[in-house]
Amino acid sequence: MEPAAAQPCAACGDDACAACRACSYALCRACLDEDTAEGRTTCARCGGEYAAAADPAHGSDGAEAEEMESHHATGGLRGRVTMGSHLSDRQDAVSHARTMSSLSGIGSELNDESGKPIWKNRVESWKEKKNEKKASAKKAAAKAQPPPVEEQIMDEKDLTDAYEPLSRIIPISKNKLTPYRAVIIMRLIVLGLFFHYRITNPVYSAFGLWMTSVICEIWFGFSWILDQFPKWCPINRETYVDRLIARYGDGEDSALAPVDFFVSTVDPLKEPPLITANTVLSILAVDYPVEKISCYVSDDGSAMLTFESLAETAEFARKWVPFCKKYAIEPRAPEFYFSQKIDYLKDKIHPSFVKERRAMKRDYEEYKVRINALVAKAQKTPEEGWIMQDGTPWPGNNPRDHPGMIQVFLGETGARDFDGNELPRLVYVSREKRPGYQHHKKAGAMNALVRVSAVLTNAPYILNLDCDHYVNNSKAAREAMCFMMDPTVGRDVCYVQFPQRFDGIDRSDRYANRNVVFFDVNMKGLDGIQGPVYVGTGCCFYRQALYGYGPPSLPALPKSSVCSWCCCCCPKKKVERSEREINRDSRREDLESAIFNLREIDNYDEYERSMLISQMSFEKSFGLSSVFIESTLMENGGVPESANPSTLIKEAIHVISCGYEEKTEWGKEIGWIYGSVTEDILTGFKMHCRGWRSIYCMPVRPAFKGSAPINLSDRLHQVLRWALGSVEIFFSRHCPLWYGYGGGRLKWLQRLSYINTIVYPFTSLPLIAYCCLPAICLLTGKFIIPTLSNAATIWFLGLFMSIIVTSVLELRWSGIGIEDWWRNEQFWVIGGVSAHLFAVFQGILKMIAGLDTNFTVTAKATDDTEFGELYVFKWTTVLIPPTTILVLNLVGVVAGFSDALNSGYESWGPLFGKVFFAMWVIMHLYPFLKGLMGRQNRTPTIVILWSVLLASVFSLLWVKIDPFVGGTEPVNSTNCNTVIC
Ligand SMILES: O=c1ccn([C@@H]2O[C@H](COP(=O)(O)OP(=O)(O)O[C@H]3O[C@H](CO)[C@@H](O)[C@H](O)[C@H]3O)[C@@H](O)[C@H]2O)c(=O)[nH]1
Ligand SMILES: [Mn+2]
Repeated sequence: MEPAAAQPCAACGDDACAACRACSYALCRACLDEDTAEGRTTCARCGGEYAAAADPAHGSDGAEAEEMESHHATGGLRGRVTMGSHLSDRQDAVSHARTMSSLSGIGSELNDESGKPIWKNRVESWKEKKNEKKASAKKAAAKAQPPPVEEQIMDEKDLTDAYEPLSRIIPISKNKLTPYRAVIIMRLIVLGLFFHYRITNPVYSAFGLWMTSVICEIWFGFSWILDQFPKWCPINRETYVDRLIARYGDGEDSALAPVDFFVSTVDPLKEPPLITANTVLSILAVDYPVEKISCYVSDDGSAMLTFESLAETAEFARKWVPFCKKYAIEPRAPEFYFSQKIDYLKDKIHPSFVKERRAMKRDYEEYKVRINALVAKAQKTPEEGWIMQDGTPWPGNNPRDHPGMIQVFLGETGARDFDGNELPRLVYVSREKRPGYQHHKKAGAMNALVRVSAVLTNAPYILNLDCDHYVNNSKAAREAMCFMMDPTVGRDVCYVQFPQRFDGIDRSDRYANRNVVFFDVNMKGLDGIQGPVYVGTGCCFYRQALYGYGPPSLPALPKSSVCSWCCCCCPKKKVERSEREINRDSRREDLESAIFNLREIDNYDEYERSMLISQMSFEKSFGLSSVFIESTLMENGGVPESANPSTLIKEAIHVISCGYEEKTEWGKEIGWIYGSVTEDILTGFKMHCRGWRSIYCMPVRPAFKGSAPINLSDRLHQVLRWALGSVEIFFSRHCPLWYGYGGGRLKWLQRLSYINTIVYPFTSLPLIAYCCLPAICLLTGKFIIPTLSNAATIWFLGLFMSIIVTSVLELRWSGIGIEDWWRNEQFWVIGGVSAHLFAVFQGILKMIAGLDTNFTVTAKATDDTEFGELYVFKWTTVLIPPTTILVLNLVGVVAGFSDALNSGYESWGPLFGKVFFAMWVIMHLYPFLKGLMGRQNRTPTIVILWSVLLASVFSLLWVKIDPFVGGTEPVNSTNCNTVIC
C-alpha cells in the first residue's frame, strides 16, 4: 500500500502520516497514537494493518487483509443477539411494543375552564420555571459543556414570541409580480392575434404541413395556459421554530405533537441497505423530543438483508444519536456527514469534539464494514432459502408469498443509547403477501404502515420518506409543526410538503434531475392557491386527512358529492352547533351513508341499531380491526393507556394481512389512493378535492435530500413512469377534468394545474410532429409559414418577445438561474419526444387490454466514482424517437445548405428560416446527444457534432461546385417561392 503522504487524516482532516495497507484509510499521527493508546491497531474501515508513511516496511498482502475483513465482519455479528428470535408473534418482541398516553394540549381548540387556550397557560408556567432556572443556569454556564442551541435562544424576549404566529407568508414584491402578470396578459393577447393570422393565412403549396403545424401550435398554446395560470400568485413562507419551542416547550415536558416517520423500501439490491440505513439514522437522530418520534420501515421485498441491516443500524444508532445531539451536527446521516467537504471545526469549540468525532468516524467505518458484509453475503441466495441466526428459516424467503412480519427495535423498553437516554422506536414492517392478492406497490405499503402505526403509536402526524431521502435538516419535523400546530393556520392543512433536493447530481444537471423549475416555480405558485401537490416523499401528513375526512372547518360533503359531479345536492344549512360537533356528526353520516345497508339489522331495537350502524359502517370503510377503528377517533393521536402490548402486536399483524383491505375503502377513499403508479399525485388530489389545503415549506437548509438517477436511460425510465402514472389518472375515474366538482372545494386554478399534470404526456404527440417539421421542410423545400407581411412580422416578433420576457420575469421572482430554466426547457423536449410518447401508448394499451404496468424502482447510485453513473449507457427503445428526430434534423440542415448552394444566392433567405427551426430542435436535444455519446466524450461532443456537420457541408459544397457532377438534381431543389424572405 502506498504511504499516504498527501492524504488528509480520515478522522480529523490534518495531514495524514499513516494509511491502511489494504484500503488506504489514512490517519494523522495524533489520531493514530490515540488509537494505539486505546488498544486499536487495525484499520477502522477494513481491519487491515497500518503503514507509517515514513516506514512502509511491514509486509501485509491483500489476501491477509481480506481475511481480516471477513473475520472482522463475522466477529461483529457474532456478539449480537440473534435477531430472528425476535420476530413478530414471539412473546419477547411484544415487550418492545410501546404504549403511549394519549396526547393532550395541542391546538387552540383545547381550552381550560376559563376558556383560555391551554398553550397560553403553558407559556406562563414556563416563564416562571425559566426564571427559577436562571440562577442555576448561570453557574452551569461556567462549565465546558455548551448549552444546547434552544436554550441560548430562549430568553424573555422570545417568550413573548410564543404568542406570535409560527409562520408568515412573504408575498412576492409588487414590482416583480405586476409586470409579470401584465406580460402574461399581453402574451395571451398576442397569442390570440397570432393564431388569427396563422389560421387565416394557409400555405396552399404545403397545406398538410401548414395544417399540422397550426394544430400543434394550438395545442402548445393550450398547454401553456394550463401551465402558466396556476403560477399567477406565487408566495414564499417563513417559519419561526423558536416561537414553536417557546409555545410548546422542548425536551421532556414538551407538548409538541408526536410524529410517525415512514420509510419505504422494496429491493435491497437496487436500493442499497446502507442508503436506507442512513435515512433511518437521520430520522432517529432528528431534533425532536425522543418519545414523540417513531420510525417505521416498510420492506416490500421481505428481504432478510433489509432486516439484518436494520438490526445493525439500531445497534449503531445507540452511539450515533447521542453524538449528533451532543454536538448538534448536520446532516445526521453519517455517510453524508462524514463526506462533507467543509471545515467541521468551525464554530465547534468543544474540546472533546475532535476526539469524539474521530472515534465516531471509526465506529461508522466499522459499521459500514458489517453492512457491506451483509450485502456481500446476500448476493447469492442459498438454495434452501435464508436461515436466521437462531436456525429457523426466514419467513420472507418468497417475497410474493409470505406472512406479515413486525419487529420493534429500540424504543421505550428496548435498548437505550450509550448515554442512557431513550431512543425513538424503530419498527420493521413487512406486510403479508399472498398470490392472488393485489399489493398496490408503494401505495399499498404506505397504507399498511398507516394501520400498523395507528395501532402501535398513533401519532397525529405522519412524515413519509423514500428510502433514499434522508433528513438533511434535523429541525424538519419542527418546521412542519410550525404550520400544523399553529391554530390559525393548521386546522385545514392536510400536509406540509417539502421540496425534493438532491445530492450527487452532475454540476450542469444535464438531465434536469433537480427539477428546479418545478420545485421553485410551479410549487410556489400552487402554494398561493390551495397548496402544492404531494410528490411522494418529504411530506408531513395530518393523519386524520388520510382517513378520508374533510377539513374540520368545512361541513362534511354528502357522500354522493364527494365522488360525483353533481353540485346541487349540498344545501348549506346553518346549524347552531360547535364546529367540532358538526364535524363529528358529519363523519358518522359520511360513513353511514357511504356503505351501510339497513336491511341487515332489522330486528334490533333503536339504540342497538344505531350502535351497530356506526360500528358496521366504520368496519366497512376501515376494515375489521376495532383497535384501529378506535384509534381513528382519537384526533390528537395516542393509544389508550389500557392497551396491552401483546394484543397490540397481534392486532398490528392483523392489519397488515393481505386480505385486510378487501371490501373496504382503503385505496379508494382512505389512505394512499390506488390506481396509478404516481399514487402521490392522486392522493394529494383527493385531499384537495375534499377542501383541504396543503403548505409548501422551504427551509433555508433543505429539509430532506435524496438521490436521483443521473444516467440518461434511467432518467428517461423514471420520467416514463411518472408520465404513465399521469395517463393512468387521465383514464381513471379520478380524472381532474371531470372528478370532484361536488363540493366546489377544488379551486379552479388548482384544478387547472392538476389537469396540466395529467395531460402533459399527450403533448408528446404534437411535439414530435413539430420537431420533425423543420427537417421535412428542409428536405422538401416547402415551408409552414407563407411569405410574411409587415403585420405578420409584428405578431411573430411579439410572440417571440413575450415568451422571452415572461421567462425572464419568472426567473426574477423565483430567483432560479437561467441555466436551470434552460435545462428544464431542454428536458421538456427530450422527455416529450421519448418517455412521454411511450407513456401515452402504454397507458392506452393498459386501458384497452388491461395490461398491468410494473413499478420499476429507480436504481440508486452506490459507487464512489463521482458521476460515473452519468455516463452509463443502456440502450432502450425509448431512445429511438429522439435519435431519429435528431438525425433527421441534422441531415435536413446539411441538405438545406447543399440545396441553397445549388440554387444560388436568393435561396439563402428562406434557408435561414428553416435552419433556425431545425437548430431550435437540435439545441433542445443536445443533452440527449451528449448522453448518446456516452463516456468517450473526453473531447467535447460539440466538436464532434460540428465536425460531422461541417464535413458534410463542405464535401457537398465541393461536389456541387464540381462541374462534372452538376447535373444531378437533388429532390429538395423544388419550389422555394412560398417561404419567408
Ligand atoms: O412496490 C413498491 C415499489 C416502490 N416502493 C418504494 O417507492 C419509493 C419510490 O420509488 P423510486 O423508484 O425511488 O421512485 P422515484 O421516481 O425516485 O420516486 C418519485 O416518484 C414516485 C412516484 O412514481 C413517488 O412515489 C416517490 O415518492 C417519488 O420520490 C421507494 O422508496 C421504493 O422503495 C415500495 O415501497 N413498494
Ligand atoms: Mn427515488
